[in-house]
Amino acid sequence: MTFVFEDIDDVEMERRRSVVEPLTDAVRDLVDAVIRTEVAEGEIPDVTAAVRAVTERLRSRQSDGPYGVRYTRAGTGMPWGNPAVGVRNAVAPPMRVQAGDDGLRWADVRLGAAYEGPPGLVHGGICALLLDHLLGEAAGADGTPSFTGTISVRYLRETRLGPVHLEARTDRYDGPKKFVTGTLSDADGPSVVADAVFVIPRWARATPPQEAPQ
Ligand SMILES: CCCCCCCC(=O)SCCNC(=O)CCNC(=O)[C@H](O)C(C)(C)COP(=O)(O)OP(=O)(O)OC[C@H]1O[C@@H](n2cnc3c(N)ncnc32)[C@H](O)[C@@H]1OP(=O)(O)O
Repeated sequence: MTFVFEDIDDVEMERRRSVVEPLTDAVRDLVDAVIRTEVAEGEIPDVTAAVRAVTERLRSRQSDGPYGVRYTRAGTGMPWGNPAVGVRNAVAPPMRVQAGDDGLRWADVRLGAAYEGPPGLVHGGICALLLDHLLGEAAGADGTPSFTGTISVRYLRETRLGPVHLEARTDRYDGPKKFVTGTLSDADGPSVVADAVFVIPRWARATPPQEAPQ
């Protein structure tokens, strides 16, 4: 597992983000358009060729493997390939994680056609993905890295496509284990709840925190 440090400051990171984000948004829009298009079937081969040409152009220079989790000199993370929050990943809704008081992490996300499971409803795996990620962010609010050890997701009822709100926080610690809970709500209130044990890996376990994050 490699965490890459890039020799850039946060101003340069923001500049790079502002260049790539419109591309990702355009691809996200393309995904939605492919799902919902009703153009004549005869047009599809031409469109397919155009998309392939764009892909070839991007592939003319690319890295060997995944993007990784990169950091600026100041330690700001750039998980830009991440499927929940990655600013280079059109698969990500994307979720923009916000910090509240006492280690609270929250996000407002709009889930459209690309995230449908049952008709008009959010796919359960997408709810689990977003909750796993947000609970991970809440677990990381104390500054120590940790991985999802076990997560339990309870679907209280269906979640409607459209705007959803997520919240998570760490409730307690037990040695290297962080017990984290969270909710996902649609316009009608909470629809999914999750609780998880995040575990600080051995290599980061010198002084595990014993108090709730501030
Ligand atoms: C900011 C970014 C947010 C990102 C959010 C996304 C989160 C993710 O997707 S993380 C990726 C998915 N998760 C993984 O890949 C984790 C894979 N598993 C591992 O790496 C390891 O098994 C790991 C780190 C969880 C635990 O391994 P290890 O450090 O050897 O555990 P170990 O020392 O044996 O156990 C420590 C304690 O944790 C407990 N524990 C170990 N594994 C688990 C588990 N899977 N679930 C619950 N508890 C566990 C043990 O029982 C033990 O408890 P106690 O101290 O009471 O005896």
